[in-house]
Amino acid sequence: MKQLKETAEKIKSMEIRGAGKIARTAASELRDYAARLEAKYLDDFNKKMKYAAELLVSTRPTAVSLPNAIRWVMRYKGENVDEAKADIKKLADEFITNSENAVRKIGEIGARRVQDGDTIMTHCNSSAAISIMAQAHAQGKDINVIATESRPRWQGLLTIKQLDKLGIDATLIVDSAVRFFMKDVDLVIMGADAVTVNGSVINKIGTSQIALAANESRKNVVIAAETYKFSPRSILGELVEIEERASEEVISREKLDELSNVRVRNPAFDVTPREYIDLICTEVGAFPPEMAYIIIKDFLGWEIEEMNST
Ligand SMILES: O=C(COP(=O)(O)O)[C@H](O)[C@H](O)COP(=O)(O)O
Repeated sequence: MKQLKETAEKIKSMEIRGAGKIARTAASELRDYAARLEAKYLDDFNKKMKYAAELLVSTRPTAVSLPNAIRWVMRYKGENVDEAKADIKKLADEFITNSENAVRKIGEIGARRVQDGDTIMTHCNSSAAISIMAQAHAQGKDINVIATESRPRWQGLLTIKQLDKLGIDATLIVDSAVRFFMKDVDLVIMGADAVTVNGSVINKIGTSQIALAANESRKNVVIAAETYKFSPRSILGELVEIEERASEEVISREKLDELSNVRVRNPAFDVTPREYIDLICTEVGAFPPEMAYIIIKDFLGWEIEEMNST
């Protein structure tokens, strides 16, 4: 229980972050939690697993990869506790391997869209987006990347560190300089926390502004997203919840307390409508956002009835 709570806290506090990593961490925590459980009867075991799943899902509301990963593992079957544990291990390992392979595959598929000499703009820190840049670079394409700081949590610093390690030239800019630099950009590549059935992309706050600036300058916007970032529940008309984080991420409590008429808003994500997205690059191919329904229907393989029952 202690480790389960620690993992949940790490996701909540963003020590573990990024939609793909959050999903893999949740799957591995469910597997390890199941292995540690000492329940004798299946009913008791199932109840405890349900509690763990709910706790992990509640950590961050926006990344659809998180409930998708948990649903994948929680479809376990078994006549007794040992069988259930074995099935959970199989499903969790399967999810983690598929997820890692997907990020690599996205790199291969997405790199075809990158030309030698391209300047790429990216936002936040997305392993799927960086996978495309890494693959293009590995193919010998001379690219350079403009990375935004991504305040208030500065994920851009992680991005430039990773790019530097890969030997890719990078320029760090403040978030408000996006439009200023857009004229130098050939291609925008960003990640996703969720993709809805109508092709909208939910990603780090500021993504929609970048897409808007790219659209104004007629630059292509590519979203790198594994299929498990697509939201099956959006077929039912459910909206993806936008996480709003603490004001202390933006301004210290003492400074805020000095001001009597000021409040801080800190949404962590925003919605980019499909009109501003040219391509969504998944592990099963690159598609225009209009094809999101096909991905959910054909590749996530979840039935409407199943979704309605949870
Ligand atoms: O918006 C973020 C991270 O937000 P946060 O830092 O708040 O988690 C990333 O672009 C997506 O999660 C995709 O990442 P990946 O491609 O690694 O899954």
